[in-house]
Amino acid sequence: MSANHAENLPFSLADKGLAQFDCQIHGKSILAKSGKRFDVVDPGSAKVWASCPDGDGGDVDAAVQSCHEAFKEYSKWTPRQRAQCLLKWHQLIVDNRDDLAKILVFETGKPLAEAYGEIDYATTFTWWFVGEAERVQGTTITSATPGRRSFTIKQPIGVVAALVPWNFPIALVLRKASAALAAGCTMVVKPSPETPVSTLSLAYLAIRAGFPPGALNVLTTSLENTPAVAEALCIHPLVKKVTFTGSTRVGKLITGLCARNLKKATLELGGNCPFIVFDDANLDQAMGQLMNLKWRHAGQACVSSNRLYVQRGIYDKFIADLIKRTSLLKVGHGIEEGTTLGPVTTPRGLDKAEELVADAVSKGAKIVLGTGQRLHKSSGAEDGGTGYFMAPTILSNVTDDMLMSQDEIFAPVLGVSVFETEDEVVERANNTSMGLTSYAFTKNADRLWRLFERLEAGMIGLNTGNNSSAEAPFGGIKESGCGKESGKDVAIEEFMVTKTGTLTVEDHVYIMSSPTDGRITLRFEGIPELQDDFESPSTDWEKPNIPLPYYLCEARYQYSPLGEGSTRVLFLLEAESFDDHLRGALFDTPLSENLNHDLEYTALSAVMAGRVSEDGVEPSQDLRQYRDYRRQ
Ligand SMILES: O=CCCC(=O)O
Repeated sequence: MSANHAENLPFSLADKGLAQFDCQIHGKSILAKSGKRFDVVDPGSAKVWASCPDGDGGDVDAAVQSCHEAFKEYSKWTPRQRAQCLLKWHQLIVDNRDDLAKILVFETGKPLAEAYGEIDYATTFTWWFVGEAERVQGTTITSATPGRRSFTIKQPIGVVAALVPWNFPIALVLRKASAALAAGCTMVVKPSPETPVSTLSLAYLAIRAGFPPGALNVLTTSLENTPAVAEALCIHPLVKKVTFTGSTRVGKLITGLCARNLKKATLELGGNCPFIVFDDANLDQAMGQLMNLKWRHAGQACVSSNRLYVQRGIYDKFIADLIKRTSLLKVGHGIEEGTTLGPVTTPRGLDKAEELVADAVSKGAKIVLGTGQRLHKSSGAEDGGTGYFMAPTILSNVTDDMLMSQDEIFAPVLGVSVFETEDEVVERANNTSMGLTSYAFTKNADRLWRLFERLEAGMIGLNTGNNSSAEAPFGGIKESGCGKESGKDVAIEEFMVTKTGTLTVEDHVYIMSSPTDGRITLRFEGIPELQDDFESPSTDWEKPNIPLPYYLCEARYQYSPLGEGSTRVLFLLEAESFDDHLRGALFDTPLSENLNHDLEYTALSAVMAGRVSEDGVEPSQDLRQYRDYRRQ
């Protein structure tokens, strides 16, 4: 039975408004067209505690259209307006930290302390992208072509679809949504069926923060309808970008769907992360990091350590300590005080973990801690009696051919191998199709550098088991995905398009007259064939007996790459003696027959035009006389 009312939840909320159980579309609570709902289950008790609308492919268009409408206005907001709104959202999330943490525990199963940790991590993203919003910058480019200027601007790409997993539902929604909203995009989020309520609460807070209706929509769906909704989002013509975090298998499907319309996609996919401890490591440091990394959320993080490699010299000591410390973990419901290892989130997770352990044992691995089996035989039956628990399990003698060495475990199961040399462990660590993150512990600085360069992963933890942060790019290589989330510039650019501008610039000809000797100097800038100053012979100027003005004239030379015949000079005049700098086109003239002759001619024309008045762009009488004179 679903509670679906703040008063009937298995936990209390200080702000009852956070209890949102319907889709959030255009600032309104919306049901699925089918009227169907699906259950939200507490992994710690296997009891249903809420239900949400079971959206299907037919519900996608309304959610996207709303984002599309919102984008028309929201994309015009200044970066500062976006940043200010994002900051309000950030503050509301921080203010509601206690309530959100409880929701997380009942959705994911993670212990309360970890739920707080997730929210604190999550709000580093809102905070970071507040700053990023105003740091979006284009470029200017030095062109190889005369008279050309090139430059770029960045613009929001449009409506984004976010397909978000259940293991860090608040952190990963905020990592994606903060970047998209900072960029000026709008977003429709499809949360996992396990964790819709936390995402709905975030959307509710986004409206309270002042984001316009449709800036952040949430469409919920059951496991059964997830493929149809994901497909409809990926192929919807108004969705311009898809951001997905999940398994490599599904990532490939998403890539295929996006490829149909050449849609941009960011994919954060599975990891199979090696954790390498050398003889010369600080063992306490390595152990502390391993304990946090491996058992956090019962091993259900893409960056979790999947394979532990320990060098021969310290192997026995390290493993003994690992077993001792792991045995002290307290398995229990995430909301119970003192719990340090919660359940896995789904019964499927238990099935897979049992299969991986059975496979490893059948190939020679030895269980040195735990059983590799669910704690309650009925777990997975959703019988309302038990949660999805497995005590932490450690296996030794793990080899590369075992399934748990090749696949993401995503459960409280750890396989350990011994190694002898750096070369051997690098080869084994890289012997996987995935490349999300790798971890290495050694006090040899040369080796740290070598490992950083040789390990095949998008992120390398060197003497640390935690290399995720808002300020550094997050993302894998190989089959662990493409694109980056978080970090300076790169993350926000995932939600933008770069537009290149090309401008033809009229180059300048400066005409300088001397009040003393009557000579005129032309200075050409930016015209490759006329780099030298051109000086008119003073005798030429004397013949028509034209007095010279005492100010600068400016002429623009329109360069055309089409050839001499199409080259023209357009004069614009600027007279220092006028109160308002007068500008007027005098005339333009082809420079096809005799460049020098025409330049003399046009120079004098410009000088003459310096005497025309405010209304006049016609050549003066004197100029006409001069022109006639030159034509004789
Ligand atoms: O599980 C994937 C995300 C974990 C992280 O951001 O560190």
